[in-house]
Amino acid sequence: MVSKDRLAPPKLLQVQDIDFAALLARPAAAPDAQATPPEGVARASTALNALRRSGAARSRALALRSSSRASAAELAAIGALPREAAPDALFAAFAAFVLRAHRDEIESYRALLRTTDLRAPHSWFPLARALRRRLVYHAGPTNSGKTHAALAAMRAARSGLYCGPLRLLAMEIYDTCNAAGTHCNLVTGQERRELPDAAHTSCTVEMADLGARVEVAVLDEIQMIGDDARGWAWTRALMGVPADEVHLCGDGSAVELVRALAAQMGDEFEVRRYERFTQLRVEEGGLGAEGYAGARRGDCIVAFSRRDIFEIKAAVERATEHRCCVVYGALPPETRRQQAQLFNAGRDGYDVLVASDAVGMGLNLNIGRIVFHAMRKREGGAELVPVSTSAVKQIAGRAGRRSSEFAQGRATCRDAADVPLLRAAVDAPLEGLNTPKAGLFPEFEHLEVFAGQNPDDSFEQALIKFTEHAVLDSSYFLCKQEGILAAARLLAATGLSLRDTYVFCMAPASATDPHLMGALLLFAQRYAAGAPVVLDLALPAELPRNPLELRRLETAHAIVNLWLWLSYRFDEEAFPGREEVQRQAAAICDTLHRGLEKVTRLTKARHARGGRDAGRRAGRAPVDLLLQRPSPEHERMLQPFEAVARLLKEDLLDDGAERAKRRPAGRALQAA
Ligand SMILES: Nc1ncnc2c1ncn2[C@@H]1O[C@H](COP(=O)(O)OP(=O)(O)OP(=O)(O)O)[C@@H](O)[C@H]1O
Repeated sequence: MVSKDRLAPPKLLQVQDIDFAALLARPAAAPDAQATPPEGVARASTALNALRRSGAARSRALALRSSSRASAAELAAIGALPREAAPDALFAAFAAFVLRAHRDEIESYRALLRTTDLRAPHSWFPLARALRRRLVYHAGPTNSGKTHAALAAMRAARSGLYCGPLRLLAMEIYDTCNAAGTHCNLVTGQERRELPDAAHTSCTVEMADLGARVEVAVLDEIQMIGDDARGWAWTRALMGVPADEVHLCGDGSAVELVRALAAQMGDEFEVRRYERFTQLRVEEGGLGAEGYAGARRGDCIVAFSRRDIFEIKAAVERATEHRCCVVYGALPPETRRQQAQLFNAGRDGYDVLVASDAVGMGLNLNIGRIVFHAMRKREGGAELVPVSTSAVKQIAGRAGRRSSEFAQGRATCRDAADVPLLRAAVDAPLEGLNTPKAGLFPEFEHLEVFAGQNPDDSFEQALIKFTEHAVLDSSYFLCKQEGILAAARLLAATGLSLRDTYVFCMAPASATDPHLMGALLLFAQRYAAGAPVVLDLALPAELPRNPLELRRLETAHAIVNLWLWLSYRFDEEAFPGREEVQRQAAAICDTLHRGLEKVTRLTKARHARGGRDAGRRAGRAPVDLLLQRPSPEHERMLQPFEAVARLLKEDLLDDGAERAKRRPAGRALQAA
């Protein structure tokens, strides 16, 4: 990014690469490094270097017109000034010199600045700017009725658009609208369901169609505009949706930010505040000595790793009569919904839920009590950090939902020692939360123009340089791009065009999953070679019996998902057979759902054989995941991607080892 550093202190200056005397005599001559300049000119030259290094010279010089001139006498006078006064006085002369000697570079730098100028993102959306829009911000805690109110406005309108943060939520709204008689389409990255007469659409926020005028749009979880990685999608939808009314739902942390953006956009702005329907009670003692043997109907136990989730599920199922449904991020949304429905119905004893923080959003659940397994989680595989106040509020707030059978919501922790942390988060006023900035990410067109000025750069280099030069207003930040850069590095040798590379890099493939990255690379290579990209997965006939087999199915689903996402962005010849792949996706979800039930049955059966001993040790009993291996049939499923995945994994491990080696030195440096 262009910095506005202060002038460097004069004592740091050492380069005198401009001979000012020669410059005055022969303006276009090359500098003579050997000449010894007179004292006044040397001072002027030093000041010039200070300007050059400060970056201020660059931007201020560019702002001056090429007609600005200084005479030799003026410059000599400037050179004689005391050191502190020289920089300001030198600008006009310096500008004249720079503009004369570096005209071409300045022109291309000007063009580059224009390309990377992201200071007025609202001007990228002329259709929305042509409307006089009204923004209504529904601000309140979880379970306060804000989404209900916004959706009522959308359904009452002749046309509408719902933009949600998850596929799961988009599907939920699609179903509710159609069930209530409002015909509604569904558009997500991986699927399109279109009804011929529908004037309403439910979509994931990245997919919002900014070219289609609607009466009312709803933008859910608006505080995610400040999300490190995805915030740009909320900014884009907020600024670009061509609707008469835009309803924003979320906690109140982004009210002031949106108010400021509304003023920039010339939109009307209104805030409606909401209170929680039912009070949330914190249970002080935690689960006590009984541990998970004390789990009860309507409990949702929240843990922050997949391993913990399966251990807790097994512990509860061994120690009690209950059966556990699970909800976590790696499960496909369809499976999460199936699990949620099973839990809500409480059928066959499935009345306890074990979930990750994915439970905080998007599901209407019949939860009486939230139990936090821990109040700290690992961020990016690193150290344990406390779960954020807003996440605790959002998760705990799921208990006692208005439409559920539990009028009073409760929250507690497994360990009593963690309860003060929970209480502090629950009691923290929402007003204390602040979303200060909105995310931005360059559109392809920005990068295309930029890359055109640097034709020898790879996509990765272009993106890095763009980021360095991007100029943003203080209300915005540039979203993280580690995943995109990792994909760009991976695909560098495929020979794809810039546009195709951009599309492949934006595809939903986690950089930390070697199978998924392997699949991305294989798809890209096949596409670049002009061969049809067919999906080659042999799904096993048998149901998964343990968490490792479930994991392989989750990975298979993520690969299918990736393929479907790409298939909507390239033509059918390149990605043939979408219907069959969609059938495979549905089959995997179904197998996962039934597999989870099978895992439960096996746990219960093993426990019945082993006797009822688990009550006392339920809180600690581990599931030995390492002893469980995937069957050969489940092993075979990912075979087409296995070799690439292994290579990538070695690469990732090497990187990890390198990072680990560097870490102590990094710490020492920080301490110093
Ligand atoms: N006026 C109402 N009449 C009937 N049910 C309502 C009403 N308002 C809200 N509800 C129900 O209460 C529950 C919570 O409402 P809603 O989802 O709108 O809350 P929210 O504040 O948006 O919470 P979250 O952010 O967790 O979704 C939902 O099941 C919703 O259907």
